[in-house]
Amino acid sequence: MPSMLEKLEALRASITEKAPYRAGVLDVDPEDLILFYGKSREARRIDFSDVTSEDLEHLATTCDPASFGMNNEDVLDESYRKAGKLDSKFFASRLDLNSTGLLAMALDDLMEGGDDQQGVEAEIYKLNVYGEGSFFKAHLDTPRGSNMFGSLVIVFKTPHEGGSLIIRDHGREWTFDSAEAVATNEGPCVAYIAFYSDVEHEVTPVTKGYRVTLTYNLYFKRDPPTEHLQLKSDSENVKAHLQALLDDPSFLPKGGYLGFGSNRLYPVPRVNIDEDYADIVDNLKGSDAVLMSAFKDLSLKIRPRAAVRKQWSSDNVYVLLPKMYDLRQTFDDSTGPLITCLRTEYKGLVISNQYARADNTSDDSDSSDQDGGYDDGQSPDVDILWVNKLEGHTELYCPIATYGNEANLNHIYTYVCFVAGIGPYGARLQRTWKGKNKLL
Ligand SMILES: O=C(O)CCC(=O)C(=O)O
Ligand SMILES: [Fe+2]
Repeated sequence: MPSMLEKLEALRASITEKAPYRAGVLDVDPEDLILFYGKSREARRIDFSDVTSEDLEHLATTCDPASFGMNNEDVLDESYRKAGKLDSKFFASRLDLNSTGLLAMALDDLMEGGDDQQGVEAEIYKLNVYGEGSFFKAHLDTPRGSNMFGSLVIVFKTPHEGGSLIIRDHGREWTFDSAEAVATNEGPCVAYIAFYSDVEHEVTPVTKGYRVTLTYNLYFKRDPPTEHLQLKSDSENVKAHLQALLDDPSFLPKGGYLGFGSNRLYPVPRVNIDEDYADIVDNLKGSDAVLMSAFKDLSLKIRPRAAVRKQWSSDNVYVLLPKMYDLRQTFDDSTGPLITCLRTEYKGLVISNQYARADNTSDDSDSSDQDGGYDDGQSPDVDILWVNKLEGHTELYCPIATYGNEANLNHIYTYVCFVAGIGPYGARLQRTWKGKNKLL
């Protein structure tokens, strides 16, 4: 019989993210590979199924240098991004993501089972040309709305080498060599790669030829929002592990809160951040969506919350807020009794950072996490049993400074956490269980 902590560990293991991208090659008709472009009254036609180097050179010279976003500024810096771009008003592609099946292929798996592409809209964003020596260093893609979840890149079959896409997520790394993928495929084709926009990615230098891409922004378009796209099997797996814990009398015998840090970042409005998290619930990605649906299926209450801590402070005191506020004006490094203020003005609750592990009961690798530095000598208002570690979560100033593919417009990325209420043993599924803190 596994112990309670082993069951907790199993639950933790069942909600880790799979690869946060999907890539491949798809055969298409030559007609799909026709593209018109031009910045003046004269447009030109390029056929990627029969492309010459003169065609590619003309396209490359029509492009403007591509900028990128550093926080809220668009920057031209060829030591960070060297590529040519055409804005979407300067080109028209014949490639149809739906009739070719490209969108369905790209979303499969990435969307946790989303062969359901009906709820997804792909918006054409840019055409990019990477000539020899072009690259794009590590960045996230700038969110253009709270329902933007992903990015899709199409790579045409042109003679080139290099220009692989490297993806990094939670300490893991993947490389997709799109040049090789199109070169080794016989006949007309494109390479595609779709990924969550909040995942770090980079384009390695093109060493030969021209790499021509179309990029799309992917949005959830569900009105009214329906079930999250997710793999049923994943959700069943998480549910089974959760059920095993609920059935264990030693797991939160008197009821309590279970907490999870989100695996993905979510866009929140840059100004007027003090909105609630309804948008996030509608736009969950990957394992976060799986987690939420497993709890819902078991009739357990689970809500997204902000867990903030002082950015400048070495202690690890987290305060749970019902929603994300823009606290940048309110506090600075010298602000005094921050926690008191968050408690009284923002309905903040100091939370315990208890993190249980099967191997050593509670995480003591950094014991300051446990009891370090509560200012005002205040102890936690509420105990939360964190299933995964609450780290790198929302700093008080909340915006995550990023290199994006465009300046941050109206949205910034933030992590969130999910807090679930678990009823006492014997009455786990009381939907109304709130605990003494009325946290949910
Ligand atoms: O071309 C690629 O593979 C990725 C490009 C990219 O990351 C971007 O344009 O933001
Ligand atoms: Fe990007």
